[in-house]
Amino acid sequence: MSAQTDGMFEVPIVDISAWVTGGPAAEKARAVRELDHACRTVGFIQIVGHGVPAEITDGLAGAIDDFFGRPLAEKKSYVRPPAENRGYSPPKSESLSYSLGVDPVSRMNDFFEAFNVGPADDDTPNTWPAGLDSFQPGVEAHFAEARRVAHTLTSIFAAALGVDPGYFDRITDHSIDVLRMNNYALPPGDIELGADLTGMGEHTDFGIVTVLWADQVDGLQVLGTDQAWHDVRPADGALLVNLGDITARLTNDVWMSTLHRVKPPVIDGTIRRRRSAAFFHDGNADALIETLPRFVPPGEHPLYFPITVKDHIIAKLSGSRAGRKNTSAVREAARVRAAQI
Ligand SMILES: O=C(O)CCC(=O)C(=O)O
Ligand SMILES: [Fe+2]
Repeated sequence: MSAQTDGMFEVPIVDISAWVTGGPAAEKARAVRELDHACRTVGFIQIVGHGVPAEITDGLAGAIDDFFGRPLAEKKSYVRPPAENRGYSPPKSESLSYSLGVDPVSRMNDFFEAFNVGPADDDTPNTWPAGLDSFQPGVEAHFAEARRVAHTLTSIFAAALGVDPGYFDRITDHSIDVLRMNNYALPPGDIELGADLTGMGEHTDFGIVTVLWADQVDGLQVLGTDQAWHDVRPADGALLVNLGDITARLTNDVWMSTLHRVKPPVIDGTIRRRRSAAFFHDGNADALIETLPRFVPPGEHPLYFPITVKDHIIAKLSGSRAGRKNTSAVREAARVRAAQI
């Protein structure tokens, strides 16, 4: 199937409809092969045939517009303590490159604003903005669909990785799942994008898999194996999917937790507004993540020590939010330094 190209860089398109609708075995096997190849070579995939109805995507986009269109002072009333990972994050409150232990030029330089939502039945309750009647239903409907897609993807992962079909069910039956809606916008005239001001700093995602809805506007950049950054825009109706660090750990880096960042285009001194919604499927907090033996070459040690999902995420988040470097993310940091600007 065709795919978006930027030079030689491609984010493959994989049709998972056979897995969504219970289609023929041969079609399922084709999806497994294509996904496996994309995970080994790019770490980003465009998923079609996911079955998310267009009305639900429209509802999500409308909810994002409604909330982020409110005045900053009002939005700030929905800020929650960072450890809860819920509610509003104002611009420049996070610096994701710190989660990798890389010094950004200024300490807090990511201008994205975000709103985080978790599962309805979670111990940490959600915050819902007052007076926006369609916000909660619109966001919850997309949350449920993104979770369904993530679950379908882990079924395909199990087939591709040669683990038993229940493997991911066991490490995700009370998974930490968060939907982060991102808005990239700055008032006109305020803008000089550079090393010290960026949409979202370079990072890898923390968990098993991320299901990303994004506007068809440039800005998301993915680091290729050529060590160059490539713009990625989703094809019509496609969801972007990328692997997180937990999956890299499971596969001894055979499947890639790929570095990415957001640098929205500046046109005539104005940021082209861009929206996205990342559904992070991180796994059970208490799941012990150990590299699958079949990915460790004979006579070698795994690249990663076993770690629980919780300890792994704490290490990454304490770097991102507190303005402190995370020295345990040595391998990812080396990849950032090796990359061309
Ligand atoms: O805005 C995007 O497209 C990417 C967002 C992202 O990488 C994230 O929220 O982790
Ligand atoms: Fe990300």
